[in-house]
Amino acid sequence: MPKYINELVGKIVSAKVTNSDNKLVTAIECDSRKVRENTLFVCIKGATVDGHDFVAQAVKNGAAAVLAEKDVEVPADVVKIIVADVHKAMEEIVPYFYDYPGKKMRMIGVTGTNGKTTITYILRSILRNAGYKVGVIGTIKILIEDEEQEIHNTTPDIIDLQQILAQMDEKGMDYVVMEVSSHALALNRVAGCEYDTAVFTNLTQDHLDFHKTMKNYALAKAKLFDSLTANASKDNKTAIINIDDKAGKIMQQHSKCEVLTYAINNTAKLKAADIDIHANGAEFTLQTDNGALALSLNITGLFNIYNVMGAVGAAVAEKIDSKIIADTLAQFHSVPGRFELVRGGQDFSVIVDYAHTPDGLENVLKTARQIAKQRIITVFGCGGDRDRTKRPIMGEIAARLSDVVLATSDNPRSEDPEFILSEVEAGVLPALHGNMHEKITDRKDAIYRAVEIAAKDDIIVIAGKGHEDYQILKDKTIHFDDKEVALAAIKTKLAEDK
Ligand SMILES: CC(=O)N[C@H]1[C@@H](OP(=O)(O)OP(=O)(O)OC[C@H]2O[C@@H](n3ccc(=O)[nH]c3=O)[C@H](O)[C@@H]2O)O[C@H](CO)[C@@H](O)[C@@H]1O[C@H](C)C(=O)N[C@@H](C)C(=O)N[C@H](CCC(=O)O)C(=O)O
Ligand SMILES: Nc1ncnc2c1ncn2[C@@H]1O[C@H](COP(=O)(O)OP(=O)(O)OP(=O)(O)O)[C@@H](O)[C@H]1O
Ligand SMILES: N[C@H](CCC[C@H](N)C(=O)O)C(=O)O
Ligand SMILES: [Mg+2]
Repeated sequence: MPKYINELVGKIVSAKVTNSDNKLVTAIECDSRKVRENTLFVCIKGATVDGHDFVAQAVKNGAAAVLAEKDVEVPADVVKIIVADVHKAMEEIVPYFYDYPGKKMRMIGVTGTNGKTTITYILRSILRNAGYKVGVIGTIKILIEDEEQEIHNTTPDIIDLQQILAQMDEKGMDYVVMEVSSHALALNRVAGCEYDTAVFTNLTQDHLDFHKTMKNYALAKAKLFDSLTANASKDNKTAIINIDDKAGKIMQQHSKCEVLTYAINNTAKLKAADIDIHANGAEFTLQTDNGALALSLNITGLFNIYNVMGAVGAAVAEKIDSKIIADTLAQFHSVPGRFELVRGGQDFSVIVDYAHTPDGLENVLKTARQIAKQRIITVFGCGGDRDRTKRPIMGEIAARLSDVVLATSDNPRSEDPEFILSEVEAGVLPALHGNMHEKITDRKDAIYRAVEIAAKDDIIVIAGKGHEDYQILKDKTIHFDDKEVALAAIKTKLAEDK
């Protein structure tokens, strides 16, 4: 993996080099805090700070060379490489530096607003049961077989991603199953990866703070499907597309390869029929060109039928035996923080879920309604420094589909939690139909309140944070885990009831 500076510079289409010295580079970093001896430091102008301002720190930490867009001051023994566009230069050198690991393993990319994490977890189970070694990259964590590593973005930046892929290749992974976020596609964090199979789940409102319009958001997702043919060095490319979603057509138009469509309502190559959804799971028949496959699931909700079809589609494209697929699904129980039951011996249900988009919340609450015997009590909020326009929409959905709405905080980040809640309530208040609503800014208090008012057979849905074990506040990040808090609240209630 170490490369000489001249080799790296040779990969950049146009670069001006000063203090030229053909040193050996052993790492590339764009965070000055991670720079060590013999590192090439890349200066990136970010949304909050400018990496060009951290050259001195990078040099102090041992940078051998600096790649920048602006002239920066470096000592005479540090090579300076000036380019017009550092992002483009990184695309040219970073995958090369790591010897293109994203072209060596079979790569499955999953994109769409909701369902990515769920699909990657289902696929991991199927592929492992088929005897393959599998790496996973996505929202919850990085998995290299059973080894876990922390992750900071759903799809890491180009340097972290290539470094993780190199590790996966070195550790003998046959497959990498990864979530490919729209941010990653728009910012080309995935440059140098060659996907063999790509899955499109759905496109509904989110991230308009970043993409501005739904059209831009769709076109970012479509880049994954464009990439299935561009410069392909491996064959057998397949696009797995949810054709019930209207953006499915766009993804299909961008796929110049074999397309395997899936649907419940439209004609598709994989079609779900005879669907039976219940509290503990679901059953359905998957109709394919090669016959029907009866599937029994331990995960519930119509949305999970779609997720299962997306995962099965990718497994079929990868020629996995249908018995292995069906057997795996019969054993697959849950994804952390996705419609996860909290069991503390109480006589009502508590579900922790990661719904943080209008469509996610609507799907989860409709599923809860399908299995509810009594009331639905919803605890939810909306993230700070994220798409503001989804706040009233989610408020309206919560008020329409719940009996009790407890609006609370979900990672307010740099924003005022009260202001976020006022935007949420703008949707909640007009949609109340005699049902109960409270605004409880502190999430712990909101969860305790939900548990306090819950009666036998009620369902509490705690939405938005799923697997997260933190709450991001203006000045600090604190430990916060919905499941932990709910369990403690249940324990308190049971003790008081004795
Ligand atoms: C909008 C966005 O994507 N921002 C990403 C971007 O941050 P930024 O532009 O604010 O960077 P910055 O903090 O200004 O720093 C600029 C540069 O200075 C460097 N720096 C900074 C400080 C220092 O001391 N030294 C130093 O060198 C930084 O390493 C960086 O290279 O670059 C960072 C480093 O790669 C990312 O972590 C950060 O993601 C932030 C955390 C984020 O919240 N991103 C979200 C919106 C995101 O990408 N989400 C998607 C989708 C999620 C989904 O729906 O599934 C995801 O893939 O996670
Ligand atoms: N196919 C689906 N359609 C609509 N909503 C879904 C679907 N699958 C899951 N959800 C809802 O979205 C939430 C997030 O699911 P999941 O983590 O699988 O999605 P994701 O695409 O990985 O999300 P993120 O963009 O945050 O990484 C779930 O907790 C559930 O509420
Ligand atoms: N990947 C999503 C996760 C949102 C999770 C929610 N808890 C929030 O913080 O808004 C995002 O970064 O927008
Ligand atoms: Mg995810």
